[in-house]
Amino acid sequence: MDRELALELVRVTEAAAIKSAHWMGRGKKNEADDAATTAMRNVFDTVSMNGTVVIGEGELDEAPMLYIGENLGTGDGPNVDIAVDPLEGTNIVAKGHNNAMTVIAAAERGALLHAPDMYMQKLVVGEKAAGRVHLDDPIEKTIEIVAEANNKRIHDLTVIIQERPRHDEIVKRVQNMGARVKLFGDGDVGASIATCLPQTGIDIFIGIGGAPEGVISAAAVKSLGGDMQARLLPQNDEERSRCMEMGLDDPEQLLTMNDLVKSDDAIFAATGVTEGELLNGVRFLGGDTAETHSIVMRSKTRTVRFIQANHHLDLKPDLREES
Ligand SMILES: O=P(O)(O)OC[C@H]1O[C@](O)(COP(=O)(O)O)[C@@H](O)[C@@H]1O
Repeated sequence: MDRELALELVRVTEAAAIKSAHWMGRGKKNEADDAATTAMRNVFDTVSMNGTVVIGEGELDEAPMLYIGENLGTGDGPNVDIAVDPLEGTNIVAKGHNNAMTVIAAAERGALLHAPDMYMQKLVVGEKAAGRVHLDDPIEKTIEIVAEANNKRIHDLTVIIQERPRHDEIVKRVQNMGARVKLFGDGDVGASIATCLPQTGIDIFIGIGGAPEGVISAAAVKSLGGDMQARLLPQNDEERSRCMEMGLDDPEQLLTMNDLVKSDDAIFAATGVTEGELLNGVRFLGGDTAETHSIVMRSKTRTVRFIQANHHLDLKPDLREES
């Protein structure tokens, strides 16, 4: 894939972030999501690529845009599969909490797992523990392995877990081991990425979250040299047959990093919507200007770029708040 595509994708996440940030703290998660989706779709139209959505806002009959199978881009560039989460953390934006982002992953055609919108069990660790953990190991064993790999005492090890009743037992087991638990409300893409950035102090991500978010996270984790394993959790026969339609003969098979993202050439881009640990949120600075903070990375070179941009909304009226 062209390296220029990485920067083009940041233009897409920036536009979505600015539009959804206008909805921060207004208690309207659907409006925030729609604003991000529409902005993403509009900017994608200007990108030189022949893209196809493989993870998006739903099937054709469920979503008016960024639906699975939709073609994106001008059609005259590289053939790429696109996975989008126009707003990762719709509730976060509605409530004005931290860590909402707009996110995209892209890879050569056929390289991203076509994950249906269902739950997925996930385990993510950073580079030092990569190749040493297994999703089916008891959490106690994983903690010991990662503590050794990251050269930390178990007491200093931090496991990040989404605050949901389904995770109550694993939280207790981590705490009983003497390790630390960091609970988060929403946004498991950012939480997964945190394991790969030593400055966050996060060592392990474990738990059940959305499958689409899992594939997008995998593109980022691969670019950062970390490791991820996952398993889809179909709840009924209908969900099982959806997995099979999407090409998975065994819906409950263990998915390794290379099953989630087959290619060594994947791009991940994200822009902060609300303030966060990884990225600052959109800041409206007055005078019709907005500041954005984004991250973009490519698994081929493993270059990670943080991009701060100032936008003159008088020159980009599409990104202004609708009145
Ligand atoms: O809220 P649930 O059903 O536990 O789902 C977990 C999923 O929800 C999120 O926290 C937020 O998703 P939305 O942005 O779609 O609301 C994801 O990061 C996570 O994968």
